[in-house]
Amino acid sequence: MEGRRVLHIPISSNGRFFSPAPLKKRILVTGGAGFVGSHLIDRLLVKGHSVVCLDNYFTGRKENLRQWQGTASLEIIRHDVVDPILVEVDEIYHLACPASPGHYQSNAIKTLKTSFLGTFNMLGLAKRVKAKLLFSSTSEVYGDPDQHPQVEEYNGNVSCTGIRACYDEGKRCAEALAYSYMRQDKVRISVARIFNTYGPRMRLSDGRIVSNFAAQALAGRGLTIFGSGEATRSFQYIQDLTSGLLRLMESSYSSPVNIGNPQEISVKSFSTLVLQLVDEFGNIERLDFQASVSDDPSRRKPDISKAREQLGWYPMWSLFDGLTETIFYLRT
Ligand SMILES: O=c1ccn([C@@H]2O[C@H](COP(=O)(O)OP(=O)(O)O[C@H]3OC[C@@H](O)[C@H](O)[C@H]3O)[C@@H](O)[C@H]2O)c(=O)[nH]1
Repeated sequence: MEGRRVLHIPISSNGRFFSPAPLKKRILVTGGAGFVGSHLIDRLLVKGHSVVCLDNYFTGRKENLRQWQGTASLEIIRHDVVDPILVEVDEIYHLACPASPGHYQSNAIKTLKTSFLGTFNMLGLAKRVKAKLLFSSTSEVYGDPDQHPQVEEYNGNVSCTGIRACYDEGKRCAEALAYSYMRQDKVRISVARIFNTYGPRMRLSDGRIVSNFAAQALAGRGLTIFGSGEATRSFQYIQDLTSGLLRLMESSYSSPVNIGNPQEISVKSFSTLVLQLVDEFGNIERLDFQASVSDDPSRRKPDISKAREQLGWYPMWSLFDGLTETIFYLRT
């Protein structure tokens, strides 16, 4: 026997060969130059995968991926997902869509097209190349929730005529598409319902509360509070989100999963925290109360039991630590 190489090929019960799981996958990330997409690509490339990034640069930025310039395993394509594209991949993280209310409302029809046509094209691609697709849905599918905290079974309190409908109804329709492709065409899917997320690479002009308050405090201006400041949100740090997305893609669990940090805080308390971190000398004329924005959900907090049970995932970053990192990034 010496000198002879024995090849062990595992055979399944139905007589077919198992090929060993490929360590290196080819992965498509739509919206890959954006805030969430670029952090996810960092982690996929570090794991040794090969990544194709699609972005139309509406809110994404080339600088977010500058650290990978010249890396052979990253291919960046300027492309809008409302148009079909064919790429051979094993997995698709479909993230493309503006997420800040200001951005998605600025061209509501385009936002709806992105949700519907973009997801339709990506599901068609997943079907054709037999890739698994993870769809980035949102806590906004729960609308202005009358059930608190929000569990995945809750069907939401959403207005199909309000100014947020382009986003929340668009995402709901995209979820419906995903589950139709799963039932009808056996496409493997995951759906992440992502709650408010913040971190480095958010743009100062993003328009959401974290970057707005940080930018205002850093510039010594009062923090703009829309309405009474009693509305609540639950903020998760970007690294926690990307960990959740990676785990969800690995799992075979196909029902929607909330990915968020259940630590709930009011807008007013959040402003106090930002001021503590930025304004050591108490120089800022503190708060600048403004009219409330239409359709603004009054509270939001994820129930993350599913993520814990199905993925073994839970957030690791405290709001204090995550905000410290984010403010350091925005300051520099
Ligand atoms: O300057 C500001 C910005 C925001 N706010 C308030 O802060 C709260 C959070 O607002 P943001 O704009 O940051 O985010 P929203 O929760 O409204 O929407 C977000 O929800 C979840 C994600 O899927 C989306 O990225 C985004 O739509 C709201 O009550 C809003 O009125 C202020 O009081 N002042």
